[in-house]
Amino acid sequence: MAYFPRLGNYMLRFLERMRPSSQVPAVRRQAAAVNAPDLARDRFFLLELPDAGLAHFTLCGDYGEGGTDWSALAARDPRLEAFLLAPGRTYSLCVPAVPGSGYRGRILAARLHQHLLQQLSRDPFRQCELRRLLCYSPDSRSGITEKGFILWDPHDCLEIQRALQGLLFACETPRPQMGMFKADHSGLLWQRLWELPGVVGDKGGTFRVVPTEEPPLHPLVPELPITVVFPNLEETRKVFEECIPFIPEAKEILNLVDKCPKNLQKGRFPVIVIEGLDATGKTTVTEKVSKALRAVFLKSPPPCVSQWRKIFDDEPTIIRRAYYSLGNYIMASEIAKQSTQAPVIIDRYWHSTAAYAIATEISGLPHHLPPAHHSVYQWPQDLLRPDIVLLLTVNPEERIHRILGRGMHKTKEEIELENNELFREKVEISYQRMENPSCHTVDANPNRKVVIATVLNIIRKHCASL
Ligand SMILES: Nc1ncnc2c1ncn2[C@@H]1O[C@H](COP(=O)(O)OP(=O)(O)O)[C@@H](O)[C@H]1O
Ligand SMILES: Nc1ccn([C@@H]2O[C@H](COP(=O)(O)OP(=O)(O)O)[C@@H](O)[C@H]2O)c(=O)n1
Repeated sequence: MAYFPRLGNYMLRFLERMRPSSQVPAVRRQAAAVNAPDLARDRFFLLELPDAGLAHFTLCGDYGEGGTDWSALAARDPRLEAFLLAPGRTYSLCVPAVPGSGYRGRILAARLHQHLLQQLSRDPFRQCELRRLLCYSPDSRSGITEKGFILWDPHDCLEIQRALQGLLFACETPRPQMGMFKADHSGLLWQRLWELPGVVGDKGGTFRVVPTEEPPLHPLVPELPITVVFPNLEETRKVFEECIPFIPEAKEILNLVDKCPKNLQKGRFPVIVIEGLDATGKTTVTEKVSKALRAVFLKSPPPCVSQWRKIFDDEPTIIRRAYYSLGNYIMASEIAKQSTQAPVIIDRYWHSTAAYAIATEISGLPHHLPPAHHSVYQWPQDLLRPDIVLLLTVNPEERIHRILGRGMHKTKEEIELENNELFREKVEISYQRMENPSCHTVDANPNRKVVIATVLNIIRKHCASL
């Protein structure tokens, strides 16, 4: 996610010149081969570059410490150097995870991360460039990742340093960890951790920045089921329970969930879901098709929870996703009831919740998404299944044309979609990887009449009773 595209042309041109072909540069391969890092802590980092590429590095040994064969580690990743040593000053900030603190710890860390993002988007930081940083363990099974930022101040202002110090002082412990990057006389890259004056237990230290190989799986993939694509109602519930102390509306939603009957069964009429990116024509199709089939039309999130949508849209992803997941479970009881009387057509359901969550969380290029058949693409065992899901697709130009024609309020994600074709691609790939049920893709570029006829045709073929 490009928070601020202002680093812009200078950096992109520089990276373009420096970037090797798609192969891993020889120096990086060498680094990985010799890389048995004498790490103070076993921490690796992932930095999102301006071109959506991902650079990985680790921190190695104390500056001046004897015994390390630096020549063996004299590897360079020009992309990292270009970014971390751009003229001015570059800082890193990381929100620490509290191991063993479960959803509560994750939610508190996510809220602190969001708070920092909001602060760093204001004055005096507006003149800086902000990018996402992820700290992870090379043993991806450990599942403890920490989120943070790289902040580039092109003017190296004292005001920025002071403001950062103030920001850290104002945080409760465990405080975000902060570092500054610099090059030594031979051009090697170092990170110095900040010690806050007068703060007991704050450890400083200087570490060599060593590029590492990209791991086979994006480090956030293993923890998707506990951060954004919750596998069942029980897990989603746990997230929401932790929110009650600071979002009272979470309790109201849980009360609605508790009122829903358990072990829901679908009625004898078919249940049809229409999915797709914003402005692909879902509303147009669902309205017309429900008339043609005399079906009941439902939209998720359901009206009984949509009054609180804005509150949860403004929360960090873990909370926002739990909200949409619970919305699906609440809607399932309405689907069960209505499908005893008539066919049911639904504008968005589980596939939207999962596909948007995956695409938002997984940074980088589409090949960083979880591989096909991953558990995050499976329908939750305890959520009422539809008979058929249709995925409307339109080409990017036509979609933008339709969005502009509509000119309505857009969610943050929708604005992101307009700005970021890459994100759009990742949502669509995630939709297409969904399983049990998978999506029937419909080309929704033609005019309304043609699209509606195609959709009706597919539904009638699939649902014999219609
Ligand atoms: N097949 C189509 N051809 C041209 N315009 C369309 C078509 N389907 C929908 N539209 C228009 O595109 C805009 C977005 O459609 P809408 O049904 O609201 O999409 P969604 O519900 O997926 O966001 C609306 O202005 C709608 O009238
Ligand atoms: N079942 C659902 C429905 C919506 N959503 C979220 O809601 C957003 C779009 O909802 P919307 O009602 O504005 O959709 P459109 O009618 O604009 O296509 C997406 O960004 C999804 O993240 C979800 O996650 N799960």
